[in-house]
Amino acid sequence: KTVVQVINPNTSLAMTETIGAAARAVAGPATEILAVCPAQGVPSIEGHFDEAIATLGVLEHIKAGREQGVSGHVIACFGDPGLLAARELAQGPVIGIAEAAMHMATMVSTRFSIVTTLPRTVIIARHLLQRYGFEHYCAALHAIDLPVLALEDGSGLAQEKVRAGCIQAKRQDGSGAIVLGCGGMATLASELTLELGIPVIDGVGAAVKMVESLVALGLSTSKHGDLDYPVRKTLSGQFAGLLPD
Ligand SMILES: O=C(O)C[C@H]1NC(=O)NC1=O
Repeated sequence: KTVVQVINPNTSLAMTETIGAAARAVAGPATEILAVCPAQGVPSIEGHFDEAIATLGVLEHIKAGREQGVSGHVIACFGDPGLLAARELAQGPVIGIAEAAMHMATMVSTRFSIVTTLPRTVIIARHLLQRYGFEHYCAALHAIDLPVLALEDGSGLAQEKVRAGCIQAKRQDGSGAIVLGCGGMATLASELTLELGIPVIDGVGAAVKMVESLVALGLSTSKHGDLDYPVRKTLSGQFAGLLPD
Protein backbone atom coordinates (compact mmCIF):
# COMPACT_ATOMS: atom_id res chain seq x y z
CA LYS A 1 0.00 0.00 0.00
CA THR A 2 1.19 3.54 -0.71
CA VAL A 3 0.56 6.12 1.99
CA VAL A 4 0.86 9.74 0.84
CA GLN A 5 0.99 12.43 3.51
CA VAL A 6 -0.54 15.63 2.10
CA ILE A 7 0.48 18.63 4.19
CA ASN A 8 -1.55 21.83 4.07
CA PRO A 9 1.07 24.21 5.51
CA ASN A 10 -1.54 26.71 6.73
CA THR A 11 -3.70 25.98 9.78
CA SER A 12 -7.09 26.26 8.00
CA LEU A 13 -8.99 23.05 8.73
CA ALA A 14 -11.51 23.85 5.98
CA MET A 15 -8.77 24.20 3.37
CA THR A 16 -7.16 21.00 4.65
CA GLU A 17 -10.49 19.25 3.97
CA THR A 18 -10.63 20.74 0.45
CA ILE A 19 -7.06 19.63 -0.23
CA GLY A 20 -7.66 16.16 1.19
CA ALA A 21 -10.75 15.74 -1.01
CA ALA A 22 -8.81 16.72 -4.13
CA ALA A 23 -6.05 14.26 -3.23
CA ARG A 24 -8.49 11.40 -2.58
CA ALA A 25 -10.33 12.12 -5.84
CA VAL A 26 -7.26 11.09 -7.86
CA ALA A 27 -5.46 8.68 -5.52
CA GLY A 28 -5.09 5.13 -6.82
CA PRO A 29 -6.99 2.24 -5.22
CA ALA A 30 -3.89 1.15 -3.28
CA THR A 31 -3.09 4.66 -2.05
CA GLU A 32 -4.09 6.04 1.34
CA ILE A 33 -4.13 9.84 1.76
CA LEU A 34 -3.27 11.39 5.11
CA ALA A 35 -4.26 15.09 4.94
CA VAL A 36 -2.73 17.12 7.76
CA CYS A 37 -2.02 20.73 8.77
CA PRO A 38 0.06 22.32 11.57
CA ALA A 39 -1.61 22.76 14.98
CA GLN A 40 0.00 26.20 15.18
CA GLY A 41 1.21 28.68 12.64
CA VAL A 42 -0.48 30.87 10.06
CA PRO A 43 -4.10 30.56 8.88
CA SER A 44 -3.19 31.33 5.30
CA ILE A 45 0.07 31.83 3.43
CA GLU A 46 0.22 35.09 1.52
CA GLY A 47 3.88 36.04 1.37
CA HIS A 48 7.47 35.23 2.37
CA PHE A 49 6.86 35.94 6.09
CA ASP A 50 3.92 33.49 6.17
CA GLU A 51 5.97 30.90 4.30
CA ALA A 52 8.78 31.15 6.85
CA ILE A 53 6.33 30.49 9.71
CA ALA A 54 4.61 27.66 7.83
CA THR A 55 7.90 25.92 7.08
CA LEU A 56 8.31 24.82 10.72
CA GLY A 57 4.91 23.10 10.62
CA VAL A 58 5.82 21.42 7.34
CA LEU A 59 9.04 20.05 8.84
CA GLU A 60 7.24 18.80 11.96
CA HIS A 61 4.80 16.87 9.76
CA ILE A 62 7.56 15.53 7.53
CA LYS A 63 9.28 14.16 10.64
CA ALA A 64 6.03 12.63 11.93
CA GLY A 65 5.23 11.15 8.53
CA ARG A 66 8.67 9.61 8.26
CA GLU A 67 8.24 8.04 11.71
CA GLN A 68 4.82 6.71 10.64
CA GLY A 69 6.46 5.18 7.60
CA VAL A 70 4.55 7.12 4.92
CA SER A 71 5.64 6.45 1.34
CA GLY A 72 5.94 10.11 0.37
CA HIS A 73 4.83 13.66 1.04
CA VAL A 74 3.06 16.53 -0.71
CA ILE A 75 3.49 20.18 0.32
CA ALA A 76 0.07 21.53 -0.61
CA CYS A 77 0.75 25.27 -0.80
CA PHE A 78 1.50 27.02 -4.07
CA GLY A 79 4.69 28.55 -2.72
CA ASP A 80 6.11 25.05 -2.07
CA PRO A 81 7.30 26.33 1.34
CA GLY A 82 10.19 24.45 2.91
CA LEU A 83 10.50 22.06 -0.06
CA LEU A 84 14.26 21.48 0.04
CA ALA A 85 14.45 21.43 3.86
CA ALA A 86 11.63 18.88 3.80
CA ARG A 87 13.55 16.79 1.27
CA GLU A 88 16.59 16.73 3.59
CA LEU A 89 14.43 15.47 6.45
CA ALA A 90 12.34 13.03 4.41
CA GLN A 91 13.19 9.53 3.30
CA GLY A 92 10.47 9.27 0.62
CA PRO A 93 9.74 11.73 -2.19
CA VAL A 94 8.51 15.24 -1.33
CA ILE A 95 6.61 17.09 -4.07
CA GLY A 96 5.32 20.67 -3.97
CA ILE A 97 2.02 21.48 -5.70
CA ALA A 98 3.48 24.35 -7.69
CA GLU A 99 6.31 22.28 -9.18
CA ALA A 100 3.92 19.39 -9.84
CA ALA A 101 1.32 21.53 -11.62
CA MET A 102 3.99 23.33 -13.65
CA HIS A 103 5.63 20.08 -14.76
CA MET A 104 2.25 18.64 -15.80
CA ALA A 105 1.37 21.82 -17.69
CA THR A 106 4.56 21.54 -19.76
CA MET A 107 3.59 17.98 -20.71
CA VAL A 108 0.24 18.99 -22.19
CA SER A 109 1.02 22.46 -23.57
CA THR A 110 3.91 24.60 -24.76
CA ARG A 111 2.59 27.66 -22.88
CA PHE A 112 0.55 27.86 -19.72
CA SER A 113 -1.00 30.57 -17.56
CA ILE A 114 -1.28 30.67 -13.79
CA VAL A 115 -4.37 31.92 -11.89
CA THR A 116 -3.62 32.60 -8.24
CA THR A 117 -4.89 34.70 -5.34
CA LEU A 118 -3.05 37.94 -4.45
CA PRO A 119 -0.90 40.14 -6.70
CA ARG A 120 2.06 39.54 -4.38
CA THR A 121 1.61 35.78 -4.88
CA VAL A 122 1.99 36.38 -8.63
CA ILE A 123 5.47 37.75 -7.92
CA ILE A 124 6.34 34.74 -5.74
CA ALA A 125 5.07 32.41 -8.47
CA ARG A 126 7.43 34.12 -10.92
CA HIS A 127 10.34 33.27 -8.58
CA LEU A 128 9.18 29.64 -8.60
CA LEU A 129 9.04 29.59 -12.42
CA GLN A 130 12.65 30.82 -12.49
CA ARG A 131 13.76 28.37 -9.81
CA TYR A 132 12.16 25.38 -11.59
CA GLY A 133 13.19 26.48 -15.07
CA PHE A 134 9.67 26.99 -16.40
CA GLU A 135 9.86 30.77 -16.92
CA HIS A 136 9.69 30.48 -20.72
CA TYR A 137 6.65 28.20 -20.62
CA CYS A 138 4.51 30.61 -18.61
CA ALA A 139 2.65 33.08 -20.81
CA ALA A 140 1.02 35.08 -18.01
CA LEU A 141 0.01 35.09 -14.38
CA HIS A 142 -3.34 36.36 -13.07
CA ALA A 143 -4.47 37.22 -9.54
CA ILE A 144 -8.13 37.03 -8.48
CA ASP A 145 -7.11 39.67 -5.89
CA LEU A 146 -8.88 38.01 -2.99
CA PRO A 147 -7.27 36.64 0.18
CA VAL A 148 -6.60 32.90 0.28
CA LEU A 149 -9.31 32.19 2.85
CA ALA A 150 -11.96 33.80 0.62
CA LEU A 151 -11.88 30.39 -1.06
CA GLU A 152 -13.32 28.89 2.13
CA ASP A 153 -15.91 31.57 3.05
CA GLY A 154 -18.79 29.74 1.39
CA SER A 155 -19.84 32.73 -0.72
CA GLY A 156 -18.61 31.26 -4.00
CA LEU A 157 -17.19 34.67 -4.95
CA ALA A 158 -13.59 33.46 -5.06
CA GLN A 159 -14.55 30.42 -7.12
CA GLU A 160 -16.38 32.66 -9.59
CA LYS A 161 -13.32 34.91 -9.87
CA VAL A 162 -11.10 31.87 -10.48
CA ARG A 163 -13.43 30.84 -13.30
CA ALA A 164 -13.38 34.34 -14.78
CA GLY A 165 -9.59 34.42 -14.52
CA CYS A 166 -9.30 31.11 -16.36
CA ILE A 167 -11.67 32.29 -19.12
CA GLN A 168 -9.64 35.50 -19.46
CA ALA A 169 -6.37 33.54 -19.54
CA LYS A 170 -7.65 31.20 -22.25
CA ARG A 171 -8.94 34.10 -24.33
CA GLN A 172 -5.98 36.48 -24.15
CA ASP A 173 -2.80 34.58 -23.23
CA GLY A 174 -2.55 32.10 -26.07
CA SER A 175 -1.99 29.46 -23.40
CA GLY A 176 -2.81 25.80 -23.96
CA ALA A 177 -3.21 25.06 -20.26
CA ILE A 178 -3.91 26.82 -16.98
CA VAL A 179 -2.37 26.12 -13.56
CA LEU A 180 -4.47 26.85 -10.47
CA GLY A 181 -2.18 28.70 -8.09
CA CYS A 182 -3.56 27.77 -4.67
CA GLY A 183 -4.17 24.60 -2.74
CA GLY A 184 -7.64 25.89 -1.94
CA MET A 185 -8.56 25.91 -5.64
CA ALA A 186 -7.83 22.20 -6.03
CA THR A 187 -11.40 20.94 -6.35
CA LEU A 188 -12.20 23.42 -9.16
CA ALA A 189 -9.87 21.92 -11.75
CA SER A 190 -12.01 19.15 -13.22
CA GLU A 191 -15.14 21.24 -13.80
CA LEU A 192 -13.09 24.11 -15.26
CA THR A 193 -11.31 21.69 -17.60
CA LEU A 194 -14.70 20.52 -18.87
CA GLU A 195 -16.16 24.01 -19.18
CA LEU A 196 -13.13 25.62 -20.85
CA GLY A 197 -12.11 22.65 -22.97
CA ILE A 198 -8.42 23.04 -22.05
CA PRO A 199 -6.37 21.40 -19.28
CA VAL A 200 -6.89 23.30 -16.00
CA ILE A 201 -4.38 21.75 -13.63
CA ASP A 202 -4.59 21.39 -9.85
CA GLY A 203 -1.24 20.89 -8.17
CA VAL A 204 -2.59 18.74 -5.34
CA GLY A 205 -3.74 15.99 -7.70
CA ALA A 206 -0.64 16.38 -9.83
CA ALA A 207 1.63 16.04 -6.81
CA VAL A 208 -0.20 12.97 -5.46
CA LYS A 209 0.21 11.20 -8.82
CA MET A 210 3.88 12.19 -9.00
CA VAL A 211 4.53 10.76 -5.54
CA GLU A 212 2.68 7.55 -6.54
CA SER A 213 4.80 7.33 -9.70
CA LEU A 214 8.09 7.91 -7.88
CA VAL A 215 7.18 5.29 -5.27
CA ALA A 216 6.16 2.82 -7.99
CA LEU A 217 9.53 3.41 -9.69
CA GLY A 218 11.39 2.88 -6.42
CA LEU A 219 12.66 6.46 -6.49
CA SER A 220 12.98 8.41 -3.25
CA THR A 221 14.80 11.59 -2.33
CA SER A 222 18.51 11.20 -3.03
CA LYS A 223 20.61 11.15 0.14
CA HIS A 224 23.79 11.77 -1.80
CA GLY A 225 24.70 15.44 -1.64
CA ASP A 226 22.74 18.42 -0.32
CA LEU A 227 19.50 16.51 0.25
CA ASP A 228 21.18 14.07 2.65
CA TYR A 229 19.67 14.02 6.15
CA PRO A 230 20.45 17.20 8.13
CA VAL A 231 23.82 17.32 9.89
CA ARG A 232 23.37 15.87 13.38
CA LYS A 233 23.43 18.47 16.15
CA THR A 234 21.56 19.31 19.33
CA LEU A 235 18.61 21.58 18.58
CA SER A 236 17.32 23.77 21.41
CA GLY A 237 13.97 25.03 22.66
CA GLN A 238 10.95 24.46 20.45
CA PHE A 239 13.14 22.87 17.77
CA ALA A 240 14.48 20.17 20.06
CA GLY A 241 12.38 17.32 18.69
CA LEU A 242 12.63 18.24 15.03
CA LEU A 243 15.44 15.87 14.11
CA PRO A 244 14.36 12.23 14.19
CA ASP A 245 16.28 10.08 16.64
O1 LIG B 1 -0.11 31.85 -2.07
C1 LIG B 1 -1.27 31.55 -2.35
O2 LIG B 1 -2.11 32.31 -2.77
C2 LIG B 1 -1.69 30.17 -2.24
C3 LIG B 1 -1.11 29.50 -1.05
N1 LIG B 1 -1.38 30.10 0.24
C4 LIG B 1 -2.00 29.19 1.04
O3 LIG B 1 -2.31 29.40 2.23
N2 LIG B 1 -2.18 28.04 0.36
C5 LIG B 1 -1.74 28.16 -0.89
O4 LIG B 1 -1.76 27.32 -1.80
